[in-house]
Amino acid sequence: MKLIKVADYNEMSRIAADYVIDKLHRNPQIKLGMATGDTPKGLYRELISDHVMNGTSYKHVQTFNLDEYIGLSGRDYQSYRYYMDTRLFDHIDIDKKNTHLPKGDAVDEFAEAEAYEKLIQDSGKVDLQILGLGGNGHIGFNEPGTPFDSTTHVVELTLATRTANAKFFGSLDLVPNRAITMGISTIMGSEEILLLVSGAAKSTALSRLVLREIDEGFPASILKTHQNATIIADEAALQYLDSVVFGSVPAHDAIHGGRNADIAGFWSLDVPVQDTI
Ligand SMILES: O=P(O)(O)OC[C@H]1O[C@](O)(CO)[C@@H](O)[C@@H]1O
Repeated sequence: MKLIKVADYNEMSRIAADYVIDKLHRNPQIKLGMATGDTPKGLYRELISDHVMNGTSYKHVQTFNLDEYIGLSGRDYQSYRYYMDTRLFDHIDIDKKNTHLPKGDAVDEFAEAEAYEKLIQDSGKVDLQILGLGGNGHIGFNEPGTPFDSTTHVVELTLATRTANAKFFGSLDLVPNRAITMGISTIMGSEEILLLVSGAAKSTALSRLVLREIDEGFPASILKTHQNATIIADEAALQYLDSVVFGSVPAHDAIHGGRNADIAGFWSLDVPVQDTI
């Protein structure tokens, strides 16, 4: 796993956008896994700006979002479909038919979860999965305790996650209790993973991810076993880890080492891939 340290949210968003655009130029038919929440908003702004300024095309791109709230239709402005349309898809030349999210208003949510997993598997691997990190270690809506071998499923959201997401709804009471989410095994099936982490509120979670053991009580810990996972984290998110991880390696290795030497000026560090859990 590669850990790239950047100054702040804006820099994280720019570097993440460069990363995605580079992959897209290499593979115009790329299958992107998309996340929602606050974290990727800046990334999506940067992608739109690049599309407008440089004409990067999404005509042949397919997207698969991680999750959707149960009970919300795509027209509901709190739905993740609405979020993706208004924050990205409506502003680039992507074919909406190629943008996929679970249907939150499906009559049978369990059948919908199964159908969504099949859609992902039938399309082949997601090439690059973008992730945010929940304060309790959730990825997608996979809450602590979710089996690592889970596929797309219906989940009861924890109070911690509903409380964290109340900021989007105005009140905790309005936050749905359930969602459909890609499972952990679905996420881990992606060719490559890009985890974005910003802000002091995520620093405990990020240090637990990097330093502590892999366990289902902290879903994001599984990312340490992925062969091609990168974290881009800002200084605030790295405040606990900084001294422990970056402080413990020679500056030269930390700044210019590893596979990431081409992103000059940003600290990067290879965290060994772990293969035992
Ligand atoms: O980016 P935020 O708003 O901090 O949320 C972190 C994660 O939690 C979620 O909102 C819920 O899954 C994700 O969409 C996001 O990646």
